[in-house]
Amino acid sequence: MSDKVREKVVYARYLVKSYDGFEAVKGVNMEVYRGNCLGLLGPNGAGKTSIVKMICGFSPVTSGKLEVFGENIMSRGRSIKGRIGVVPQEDNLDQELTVRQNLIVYASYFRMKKALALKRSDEILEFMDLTEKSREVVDNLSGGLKRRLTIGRALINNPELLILDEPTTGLDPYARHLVWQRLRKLKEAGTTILLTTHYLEEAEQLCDMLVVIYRGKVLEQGTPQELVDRHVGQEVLELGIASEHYDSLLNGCEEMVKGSQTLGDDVLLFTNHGRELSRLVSQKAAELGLTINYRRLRASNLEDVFLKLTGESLDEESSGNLQ
Ligand SMILES: Nc1ncnc2c1ncn2[C@@H]1O[C@H](COP(=O)(O)OP(=O)(O)OP(=O)(O)O)[C@@H](O)[C@H]1O
Repeated sequence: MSDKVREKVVYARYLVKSYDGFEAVKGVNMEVYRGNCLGLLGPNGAGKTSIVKMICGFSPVTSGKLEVFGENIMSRGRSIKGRIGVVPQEDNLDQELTVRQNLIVYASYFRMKKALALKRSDEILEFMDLTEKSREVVDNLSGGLKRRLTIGRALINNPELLILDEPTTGLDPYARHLVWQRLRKLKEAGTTILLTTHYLEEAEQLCDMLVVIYRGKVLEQGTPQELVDRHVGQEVLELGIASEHYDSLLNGCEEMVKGSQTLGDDVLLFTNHGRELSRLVSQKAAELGLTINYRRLRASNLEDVFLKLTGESLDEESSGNLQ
């Protein structure tokens, strides 16, 4: 790969963030390469926002090294800020202004000339599919439209690096897909993207690279496929069977099982040999006179990776220790 493709837009080493002695980020090493979309994946409270705020220059680094475009964010923050676009977790649009006015006012923070600000605003309105809403007051917009405007606003300075903190949290599936489409287009056009998310589908749909953050630390990093291959294999055999029978049921099949995880009354068996494992398990159950209450063979996904790594689900509703 050429040096240009591997250029590190963000480079963090032993990055720490403390709030009054509480370490929210505990020595994170990560890099974002130019043209890539990197996802910081982790549950609420993992430390994602704290990392992102340091990268944006909004929050001082407690210790460690943090470079953006090869420059120290603490000493060169001003020039770096002009090259990034930021979409915060909470929409902070001016509710009383119209959609178009929000863009124009934001352009003035970058000291953009009026004519250029108007031109950029129109381009963004079109790109984000907001032209018809340009005269609408923001307060009257749906959550999905507000989110699109917040993303559009972050594009006003044509940023090389776009940073989005949970870009689709709270959006319905339609609005979420529209945002994903636009982010894909930006990536195709060469924008480097760093986003935080706890949605696995979002991570799978958009990210070339993932950094799994858990309790302030990097648990794992790699492409979505690498993480799946490394930790869970291609398939998951879900079995509903009393936990005291696991050992006898799996006796002799150990080499086919990459790992297992209990989930409520079920056990998930991670494997690259799903059909064969399922057949052997049935055979064994019949021999031992055991009843399997539930059985499903399915493709593995990032949720399984997260579950295997932490014993917890990323899904908010079911989060908590499942062991
Ligand atoms: N300003 C602050 N002062 C004190 N503690 C904070 C502050 N900001 C964050 N924290 C704490 O740091 C930890 C990490 O929070 P952070 O917001 O970075 O996590 P997150 O992964 O982005 O989660 P979320 O998705 O909920 O924003 C949490 O325990 C949080 O309560």
